[in-house]
Amino acid sequence: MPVPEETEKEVKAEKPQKAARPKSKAPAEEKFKKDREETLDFKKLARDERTWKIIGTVSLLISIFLFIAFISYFFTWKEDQDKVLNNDAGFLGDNEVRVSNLLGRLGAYISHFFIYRGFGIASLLFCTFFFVVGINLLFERKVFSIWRNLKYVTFGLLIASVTFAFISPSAAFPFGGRVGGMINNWLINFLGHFGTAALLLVVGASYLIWQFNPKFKMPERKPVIPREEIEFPLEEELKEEGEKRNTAPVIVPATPAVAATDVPSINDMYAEKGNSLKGEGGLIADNVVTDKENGPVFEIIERQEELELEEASEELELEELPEEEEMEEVIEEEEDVELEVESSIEEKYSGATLFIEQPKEEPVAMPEEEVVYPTLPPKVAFVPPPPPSVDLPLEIKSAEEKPAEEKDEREKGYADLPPYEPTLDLRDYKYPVIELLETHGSEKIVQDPAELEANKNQIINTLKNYDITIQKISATVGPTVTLYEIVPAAGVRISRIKNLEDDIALSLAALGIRIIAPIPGRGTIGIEVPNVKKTVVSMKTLLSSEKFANSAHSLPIAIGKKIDNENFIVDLATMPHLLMAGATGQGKSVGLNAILVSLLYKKHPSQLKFVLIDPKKVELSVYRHIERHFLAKLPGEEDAIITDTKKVINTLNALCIEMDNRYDLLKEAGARNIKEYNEKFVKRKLNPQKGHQYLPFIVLVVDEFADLIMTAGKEVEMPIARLAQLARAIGIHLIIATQRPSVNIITGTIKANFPARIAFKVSSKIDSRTILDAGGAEQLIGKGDMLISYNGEIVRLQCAFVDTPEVEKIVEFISDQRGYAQAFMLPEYVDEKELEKGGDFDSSDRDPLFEEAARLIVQNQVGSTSLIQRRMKLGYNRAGRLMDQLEAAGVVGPNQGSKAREVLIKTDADLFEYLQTLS
Ligand SMILES: Nc1ncnc2c1ncn2[C@@H]1O[C@H](COP(=O)(O)OP(=O)(O)OP(=O)(O)O)[C@@H](O)[C@H]1O
Repeated sequence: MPVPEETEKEVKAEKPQKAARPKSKAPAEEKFKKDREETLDFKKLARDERTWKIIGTVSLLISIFLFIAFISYFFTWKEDQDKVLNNDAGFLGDNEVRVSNLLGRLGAYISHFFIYRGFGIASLLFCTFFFVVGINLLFERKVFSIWRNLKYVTFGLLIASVTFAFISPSAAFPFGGRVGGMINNWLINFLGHFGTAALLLVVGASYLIWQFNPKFKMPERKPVIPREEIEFPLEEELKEEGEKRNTAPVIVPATPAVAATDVPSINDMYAEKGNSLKGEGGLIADNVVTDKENGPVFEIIERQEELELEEASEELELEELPEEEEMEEVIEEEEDVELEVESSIEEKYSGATLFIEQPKEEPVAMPEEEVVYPTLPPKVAFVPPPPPSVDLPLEIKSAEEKPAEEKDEREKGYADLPPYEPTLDLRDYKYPVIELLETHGSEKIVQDPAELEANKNQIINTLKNYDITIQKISATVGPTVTLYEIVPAAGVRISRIKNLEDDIALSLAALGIRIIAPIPGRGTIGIEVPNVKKTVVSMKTLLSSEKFANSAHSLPIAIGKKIDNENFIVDLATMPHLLMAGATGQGKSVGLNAILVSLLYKKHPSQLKFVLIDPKKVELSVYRHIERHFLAKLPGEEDAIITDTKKVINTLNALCIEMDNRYDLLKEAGARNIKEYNEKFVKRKLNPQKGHQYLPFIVLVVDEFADLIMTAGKEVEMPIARLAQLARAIGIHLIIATQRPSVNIITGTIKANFPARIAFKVSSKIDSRTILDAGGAEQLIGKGDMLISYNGEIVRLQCAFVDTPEVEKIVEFISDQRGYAQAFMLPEYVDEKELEKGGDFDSSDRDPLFEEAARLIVQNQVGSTSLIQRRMKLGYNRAGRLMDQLEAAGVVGPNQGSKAREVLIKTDADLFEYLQTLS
């Protein structure tokens, strides 16, 4: 039988090995020995995560075992107690003994030991301890604080056992256990019954106060304190407790440059600082270590969140001023572009009747009510609807003259009404509650001293390789990355480090290293190194922070946490638009949700509307349920979330019309921005009968901008650019996200109008430059790690995480409440190009308002569809049709894109003549 080829080869291959065996005896033994050593390496075993997982599992099981045994003891102690007491230690080994405890003899013995001989009912606390240890080890992170739990358990065991023993002195069941009983007896002997009760009460109350810090207030009216003032006690408290840890860097005596090897080890530093690095409750000391032997100083900084308040108010002050200046500019620009049309004439004549009289040679004396243009036959006269009287000549009222008008209104009693309250439309509306959000993992920043030490050494050694010596190194541990700040030794040029950026990153050999040389305003060089254990920043933490709760921003958005763990909460209204880019799967959608959710938590449906554009169709669809509360859409559209490109173009143009209309309203009201306008409206200074209304903010969100540009190009870019340039003052803000941050998508026009930009991880440095005008976004590590360019500086943030089920819960919470009858309606828009396709019009087809529209256009000498729409209070469709007919009739010239059409007839008289010929 032939041997199969493979078997043959194996046989051949084995032979030389066998032959060589005696020769290689020694090495084989060595190898064997080494293997054995490895198996006995306890250190390695202790470092192996599997070991800890096993210990975690055992600990969890112990906790469950104890719990069942204890609970069972409560019911079976009577039967089992004698058996345990009689046999004591031998009880466990005595197989004859039958017990009732669910966990058998062991259960009975252990629960007897803990409850009877130990701490009574309080022994249940032991279960929590093992549970906490087990969970932490199993999940490999600090889900619960073991140290804090240990404190609770110790304190609880003592207090609870004594209290139970005190209140049940003669009970047969050992409520307080033997330990509780002993302490209780001693206390009663020492303090008497009353003293013991008082002591227990004081201890219990102190614990509650310490834990929950309840506010005891006299029922008096609290004076209104400005926010800044509220902040002081916080800082004061911090000072008092000596816990103010995040302020100015510690001044280190000038030290000569030292070799990197002289740098003291981080462990030495712990020793010096009495192990203060292992702080509990999130307060980890900033371990400033003075230079023992003139060595560089390593400092670990974790900043307090509470101090955000102070910065928030500074932020406010800084932001408000530029905003107003910008607003002025915008209004001026808009006034240049916009029609310089009087505001009052048209209103007076809306509804006027057109009379055409026979020609007369001489100018005639006019009756008071009539305005007559007598120059040429025939005359065109407008008779205003009664009762208002019209003075000749007609005057254009400016915004300054408004008070007189307002006074009239006041006389009519309108202004005497109480201030308008926009939220009354939906007075029962409840803002989403914080419980709808979840905490994702432990919010505690995990600091691994060994990791810090290793990174520090690696940085120092790497720099040393390039002959760069340093004076001081400090670390700030953030949720995703740790920032190592380096002060180079005197004489080291920063440009040198900057040039070595890539080499240093390579030498540190970790993904996501970013070098900031120098950190603006700090005079240090920053190296951001990703943490091994990253912390998820939950949206819940941000939204429940005081900074967010007290924020006075118009549109507060909580984006994430900075490296120093400060919550990054900004005002979208001052941004005023936001561009987001990042490769797929890096956290854009989560980021968009975080922004939308922040706004939903802070705004009433009457104050805010979203226009949601989602070409991907699935990302924003969850919000469709809040259509009647928070969404805006085009009239006649079924779906409020826009997915179709054609509809996107119409919506964007409708927003442009809304913008124009709003500017008109602002102009008439003499307000410079939406805030001023709404304030006036609320104070009843603007009459709704004249078209005034409370203006909600509109936030336009585009989830995949690249897709739109690819399919519609300029048609999308133009309205977006126009909105971005002009819409900030009238409360329309844009958030645009894109996966492909290339220059043909994020064009110069777009970029120029989006000063605030967010970059999630991108695939190349070029993309990063396209978004931020700087590199760095390609070095990010994904999962919400982001850079935001805001107010001229680039900040690294960990984006807040909000999961889709959380968003669904919030949306459901809102949609379950009473909403408006329909979504907020945007003005109607019809593509003028499509109307043009209509061609000539038959005179019989002419719109009944054709002549009125012609007169309006000729009087104003502006060929604009939106003018017809506004003045004649028509929908955009009809206004567009009218404009088309006017063009066909030769009253106006062809469409000139964003510019108004040329008006071919210059005077009313010419128009009249012309109309005569037409008919
Ligand atoms: N801030 C965050 N914190 C933690 N994990 C995050 C965060 N943001 C995103 N992730 C993780 O990254 C995944 C992808 O995020 P997301 O869906 O937002 O990406 P994307 O950029 O919108 O992708 P695409 O462009 O393909 O829609 C999420 O499912 C989540 O697991």
